[in-house]
Amino acid sequence: MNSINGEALMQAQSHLWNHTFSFINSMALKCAVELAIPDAIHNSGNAITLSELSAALSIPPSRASGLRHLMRRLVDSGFFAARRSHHEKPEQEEEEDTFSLTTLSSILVKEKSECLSPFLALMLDQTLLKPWHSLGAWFKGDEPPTAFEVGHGMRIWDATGEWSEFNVLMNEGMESDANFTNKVLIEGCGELFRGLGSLVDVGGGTGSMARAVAEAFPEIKCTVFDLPHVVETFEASATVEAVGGDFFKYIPPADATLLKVCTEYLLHLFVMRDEETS
Ligand SMILES: C[S@@+](CC[C@H](N)C(=O)[O-])C[C@H]1O[C@@H](n2cnc3c(N)ncnc32)[C@H](O)[C@@H]1O
Repeated sequence: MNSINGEALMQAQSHLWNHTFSFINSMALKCAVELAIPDAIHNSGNAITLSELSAALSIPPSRASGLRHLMRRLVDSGFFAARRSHHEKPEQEEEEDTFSLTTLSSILVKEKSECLSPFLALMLDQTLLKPWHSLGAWFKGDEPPTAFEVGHGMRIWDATGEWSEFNVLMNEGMESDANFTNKVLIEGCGELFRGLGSLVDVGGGTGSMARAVAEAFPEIKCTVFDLPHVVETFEASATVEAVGGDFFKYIPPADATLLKVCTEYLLHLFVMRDEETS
């Protein structure tokens, strides 16, 4: 023990603390989205003081200092910008921080088409965090095949079928992610779609990607293929139709197949059964 350098030990502890408490960054961001702080700043004309923000969010005075800490943390991590401003009203402190959006928080404003708040809300929801707490247990046994099942006792896509709130959270989260990447895919890789007569988006969720492809390339007949409980609320149009089913059993034929997934799902939590992937 004596041979261990004290400074190295302190650095090791600080590194450990950084990793131990890094969840606070995620949770602070989740809280900001839950409270709709990006929207409040946006609605203020992109400049809001702490007291104005407290009022806009109906935060009780007893929690005002908590809001200040939250905002400071989110300023430190680049989600908001802050500048000191003077107050003219005599009853208020002379100086107060005025907060504005940065590029990072501008993609969390709900009225914007490229808003990623629903994706963040999904990924940091307790239902998807619980499997991470089950990862150790998952490594210890051969069954069940995914950490989601260890945590919840059922498979993720059965859970979306059983739990309607989780289904909505999942569909809205994935749709916001798809809306965000649609533009890049179609504008940046448009040549992939040229010449196609038909396309099937496998596991296409609520059809955001298929609708964007059909809009950009009206000559392509697009099909969204997903589980029946996902497509049952789907609004079909002249160029996009929805088919419900299980992609392990059948995929509707088309000139091209699109499969967009979140790879982290597959790697860490929702590893498919060997017999399903073979
Ligand atoms: C990670 S989400 C991706 C959604 C969409 N492609 C996107 O990127 O926004 C995976 C989708 O696959 C669907 N899915 C999962 N298992 C399926 C199966 N066996 N057959 C058909 N669809 C399935 C889910 O309902 C979900 O909509």
